[in-house]
Amino acid sequence: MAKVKVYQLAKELKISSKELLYRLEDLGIMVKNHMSTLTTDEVVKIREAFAKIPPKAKQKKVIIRKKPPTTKMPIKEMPVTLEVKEEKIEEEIPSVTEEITPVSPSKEELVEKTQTEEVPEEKPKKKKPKEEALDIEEKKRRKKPPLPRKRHRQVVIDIFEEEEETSPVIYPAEVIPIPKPKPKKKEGKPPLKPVTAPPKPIKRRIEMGETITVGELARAMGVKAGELIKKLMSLGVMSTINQPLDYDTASLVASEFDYEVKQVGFVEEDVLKPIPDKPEDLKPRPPVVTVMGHVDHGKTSLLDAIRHTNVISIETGGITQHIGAYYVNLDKGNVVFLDTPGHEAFTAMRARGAQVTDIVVLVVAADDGVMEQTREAINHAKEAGVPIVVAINKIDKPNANPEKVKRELSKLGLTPEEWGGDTLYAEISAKKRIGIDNLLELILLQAEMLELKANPNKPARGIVIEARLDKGRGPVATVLVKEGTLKIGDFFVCGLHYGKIRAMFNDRGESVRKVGPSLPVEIQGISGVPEAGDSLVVVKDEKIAKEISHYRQQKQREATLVRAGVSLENLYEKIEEGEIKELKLIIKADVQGSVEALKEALTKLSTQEIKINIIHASTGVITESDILLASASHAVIIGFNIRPSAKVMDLAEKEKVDIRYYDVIYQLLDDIQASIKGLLGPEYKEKVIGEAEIRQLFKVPKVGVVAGCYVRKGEIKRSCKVRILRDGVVVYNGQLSSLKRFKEDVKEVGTGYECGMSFENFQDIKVGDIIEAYIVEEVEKTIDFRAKTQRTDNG
Ligand SMILES: Nc1nc2c(ncn2[C@@H]2O[C@H](COP(=O)(O)OP(=O)(O)OP(=O)(O)O)[C@@H](O)[C@H]2O)c(=O)[nH]1
Repeated sequence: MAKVKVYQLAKELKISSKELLYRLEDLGIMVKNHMSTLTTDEVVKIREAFAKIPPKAKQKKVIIRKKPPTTKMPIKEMPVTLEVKEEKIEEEIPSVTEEITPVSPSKEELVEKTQTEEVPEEKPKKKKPKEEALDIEEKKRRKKPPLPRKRHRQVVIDIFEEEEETSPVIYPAEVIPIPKPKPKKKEGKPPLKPVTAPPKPIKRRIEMGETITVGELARAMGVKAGELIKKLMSLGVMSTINQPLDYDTASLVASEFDYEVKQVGFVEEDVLKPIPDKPEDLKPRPPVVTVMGHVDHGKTSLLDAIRHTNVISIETGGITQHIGAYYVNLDKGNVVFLDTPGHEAFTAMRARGAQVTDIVVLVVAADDGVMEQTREAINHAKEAGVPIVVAINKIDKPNANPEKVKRELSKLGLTPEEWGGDTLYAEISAKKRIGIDNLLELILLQAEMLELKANPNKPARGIVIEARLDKGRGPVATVLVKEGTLKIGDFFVCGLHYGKIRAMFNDRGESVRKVGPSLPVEIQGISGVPEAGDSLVVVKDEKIAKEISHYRQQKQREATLVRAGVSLENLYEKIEEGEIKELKLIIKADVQGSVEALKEALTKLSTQEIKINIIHASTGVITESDILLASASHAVIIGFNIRPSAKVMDLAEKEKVDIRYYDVIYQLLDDIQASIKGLLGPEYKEKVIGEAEIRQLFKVPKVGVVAGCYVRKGEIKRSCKVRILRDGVVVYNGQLSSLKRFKEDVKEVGTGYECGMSFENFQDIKVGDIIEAYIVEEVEKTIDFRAKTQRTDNG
């Protein structure tokens, strides 16, 4: 017997191929489609089955399987059409109905039937002969789109079949019907002419930007996220539903589901490219001021005094609220003050690449003069290239000596105008509100010289001053608009997050709809809490905002701390690459004598290729502020007989700041010289393994003083070296002479345990001292290798 294809047999049986395909499934005959060939046995089986079954039953079966996309018809109309059908069935089906229609129609199916079968001509035609009735059914079916199955897919996917006869019909996005996803039973319309070539596979494509999250990819492919995560795991990628995948990973895992991934190019810089302004578009903008100064010199008092001289806010009776910055209206212009005094916030922002401050107001108490943090503030401002206006405060005090302050500051490069310099000075009393107006005028004068301008007529860009998670409102951030105008409804990217401006409030707590350059405003509608110093950029739509945010999050993960800090080890490389021309150092030492000696000796090391620039030098422990200054300025910190606290060390690690510790000056000089020449190759490096605190002292006869300690971190080993720190200063560096627990000698003591320690040749210990245990490890001579390579290259 000649080979029979499904469609041929369907023709012979006078039913559609599709109907036959359904029947074949019931008969347990698995075929691919209407073009599939049937074996002789199968044909016989089918013919027999069809001979047994009255045609009416076949029709009913088909009707029950229909599932139109939507069900809008009310259920109560159901019986009418159903009756019609039942009539037909009774007429033509004898007794075998149950056998071949095992599933009684559900309500849903009946309603669906009602909808699909409700064609006006239907009733009059019900008495036609059965074949004709079948034909009508068939024609109707052909007119209709392929019947939808269980799932709808998202529009992002391109599904295209390359078979002529299945060219897709356009449907509204919500109701795109998908062919039944059983590969063996792919539907097709009955063929008009026999085609012999097998159908080409369906190509399914997903478009992605720089990244796509696991959840998004799963949704786009119509698979469960869990399934995708499992698959990723089998590929060695541990992921969560919100994890962004890069193109390579996404395409690899998608191919496992027979999907293709296409990357639609996107470069953050292109999308966020600043729009250059024409000179005529630039309008004057208020200056942004940060108040700095030594502890207790009156920064907070000054900010309060200014806020209260702000007549407008008092007149309007507005409630001033802390949003990180406030705005002062003056006759001659306006000034914006950043509400967080001190240089730490200032430098922290700068470390993140954001410079919002135009002018620094340096507060110096007239009775106290220049102090440690006064110098520090000057250095921070100088490094940032921000002009300083000096406010000599507390002039109301009887022992106030403004002239002395001026002299001290002149030595630091801040010479007053009256002495031939260019620094503006105001003498004030923040407490008694004396001279505040004069100070504000001087600020405006300084601003005038700076010619601060911005274009208000473009999409806004700003900097986050403060951000937090508000219990009721979600993430909120105070943003200082740098240029353009920020409006309600704007879509934006902000640091790693994105959003749409839902609401904005000014420093008086008033709701505002738009904000221009230099103005601070608290915004709502961000997807997460950004960090101070993050930029906010308004973009065209949410899609772009989201995409950039995902891209940044991915990049941040990748970057995991690979920040381009300068270290003595990479210094030579950076000089060679032309990346740096000077080595910036921050010196912290235990005594002023060392500070001076180090400054002098180090400055002399400058060569033609590289200048040694000591941007800050002082006595005292290494602070967070030092780390931030180093990070913002790409400086290396030198700790001379000084150690930072664990918190500061963590920050240094996070900010990738290189801290070098020395207790012998020539060693430091040797290292700097070697690093300049690219010859620095420390063979040994210290590794801190534990930290303990002295909580009690015991005098033990013959042994001396024993420290009762509590191990706070890591472990202390009998064999390790130890350093004793008192207020961050190294008071001892040597070896343990004993390590005991309950009078027993032990080899090591772990975190959370108490122990007794004594030190070789050292008894001058105190309660509160910190013991840092460390080992000296051999490290790979990467620098030597590089130096050798260099020499080889040269010769
Ligand atoms: N007599 C006098 N006292 C002042 C003046 N300004 C501030 N003070 C006092 O100086 C002390 C410190 O003032 P703050 O404004 O807290 O100083 P600060 O610089 O903000 O201090 P920190 O926040 O600790 O860095 C307070 O007791 C103030 O009352 C002033 O003009 N005259």
